[in-house]
Amino acid sequence: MSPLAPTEASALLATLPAWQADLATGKITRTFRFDDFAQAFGFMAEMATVSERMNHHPEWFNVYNRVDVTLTTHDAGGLSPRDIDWARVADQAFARRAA
Ligand SMILES: C[C@H](O)[C@H](O)[C@H]1CNC2=NC(N)=NC(=O)C2=N1
Repeated sequence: MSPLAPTEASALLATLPAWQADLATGKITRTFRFDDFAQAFGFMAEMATVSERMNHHPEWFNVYNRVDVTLTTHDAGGLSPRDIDWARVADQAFARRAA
């Protein structure tokens, strides 16, 4: 899988304003905050299933109500459409859980 070209990556990232991009390393990050650990872990369980379905897996760190997510495509050596897709699904899952 080849990484996104910088102009394409920038255009797609503009649609994910909650994510911080480091185009030099080809990674995007976002911190999700929940009411408590149960909510945070429920989100992780949902996104674990999504990850298996997409065959695309996050680097993430959880403490209590916080989930820090980093996305990159190891096989591409940078950002790929799979990172963008995963981030979008995560944003939707978070928005639904916060609603
Ligand atoms: C063998 C397997 O399909 C690959 O290693 C997949 C699994 N999940 C993955 N997840 C991420 N984030 N990057 C990858 O390159 C990747 N590759």
